[in-house]
Amino acid sequence: GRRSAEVVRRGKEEEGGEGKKVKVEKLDVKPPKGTRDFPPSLSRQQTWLFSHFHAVSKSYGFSHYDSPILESTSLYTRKAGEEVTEQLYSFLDKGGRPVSLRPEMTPSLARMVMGLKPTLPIKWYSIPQCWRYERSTRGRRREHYQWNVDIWGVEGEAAEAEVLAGMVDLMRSVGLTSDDVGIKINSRAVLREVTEKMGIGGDKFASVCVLVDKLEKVPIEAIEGDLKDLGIGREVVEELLTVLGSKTIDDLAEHVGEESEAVRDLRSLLRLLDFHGVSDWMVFDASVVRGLSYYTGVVFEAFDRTGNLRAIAGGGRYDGLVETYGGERTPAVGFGFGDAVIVELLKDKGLLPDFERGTVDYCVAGVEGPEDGEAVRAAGILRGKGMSVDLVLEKRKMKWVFKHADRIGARKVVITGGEEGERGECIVKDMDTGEQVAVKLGEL
Ligand SMILES: Nc1ccc(Br)nc1
Repeated sequence: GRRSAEVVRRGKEEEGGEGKKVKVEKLDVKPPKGTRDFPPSLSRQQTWLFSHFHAVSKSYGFSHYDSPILESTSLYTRKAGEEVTEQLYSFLDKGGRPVSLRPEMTPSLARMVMGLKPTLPIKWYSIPQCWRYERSTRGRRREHYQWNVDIWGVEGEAAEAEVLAGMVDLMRSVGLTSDDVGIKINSRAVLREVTEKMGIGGDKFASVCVLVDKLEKVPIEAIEGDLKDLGIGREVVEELLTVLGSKTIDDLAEHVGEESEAVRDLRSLLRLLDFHGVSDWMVFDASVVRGLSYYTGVVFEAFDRTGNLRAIAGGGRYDGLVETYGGERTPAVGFGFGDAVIVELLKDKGLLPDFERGTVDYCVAGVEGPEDGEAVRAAGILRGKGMSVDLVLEKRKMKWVFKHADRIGARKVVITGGEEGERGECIVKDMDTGEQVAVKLGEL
């Protein structure tokens, strides 16, 4: 665990210390491992990014929802070997109930929709903080905020096209182009058709997808045992990889036939995406499967074309999820878009605005300090006009006031009291131009 320095200070008389040494644990000021603080500069950056998530969601007519960060662990007990269920941040509550910090939002969405039974279709979005208990050895983050966008109740690829167009609009809104980012598109129907032809049972399909997704990241030896447990030998893997290596949809059709569901889905989707004007962003990639077990159809992931970063966002169709919770089959499509990789990419591209300093419309100070009621009155007048005002709350030298105004990004400074105050006026200084004018308080 973390060692925090021990500080020794002399106990005071009243502590019966008589000079005895009293040990006080010095607080470890870092946030818990793998988590982040959001001091004002980072909070402004997060607010800026989320404002784009909210704006795109609004422009697509999506409704915001939220749910507790804490869920019953039973929501995540899928047995498909996914990272997201193997790294649960879980514990027993004081009632002995197994609970977890949500690792993803979709199960909570399923729980809510199954409970509320809203009229479908629904288009909902949220920006939840999600957690994983990552083994500290890899030093990866244990929390992130993830914009979730989902459409439930729509069978056709128009739903996939809609959420993909929204993802592209988000990228455009923060200054990225299709030269910076691509979105790999595929359908799990490819894997389903090929494994069915090979006689691999449908009940193993979800686990096969998770393993094939891992195959993209680790050498086959690392998961050969798991594949064998599913009855998948090396020769079957080789055949799978041949199909997943298809470079175009036409190549894919060579392997699985023009009438394949995957080929039909993908052709229809790419046609719709062309109408959305986002074809330049799309890259067919038959090897994309994504790591969540519950995807059943089209899957996709946004990537930076330099290849330096991990996936920016990912999602797909998951018509079978509600059934795994004992409900009816329900068409559903959605994606998750994390708050970390996108920021790294924007930094690399020089597109991340500077949030080091905040902004405020006015800094107001009275020569005599807050006792100078005029300063308080001036602040009230300005706030009444919808201005943001930082009121200096102690008696300070004017030199300090102007330094403070610069530090907090004030556009203008109002000084009350002094000679001008005698005449019922105050000084207003424009911090940008340096221009100073005397103004009657009532005319602020
Ligand atoms: N699922 C998940 C949760 C938290 C982080 Br950081 N990454 C992925």
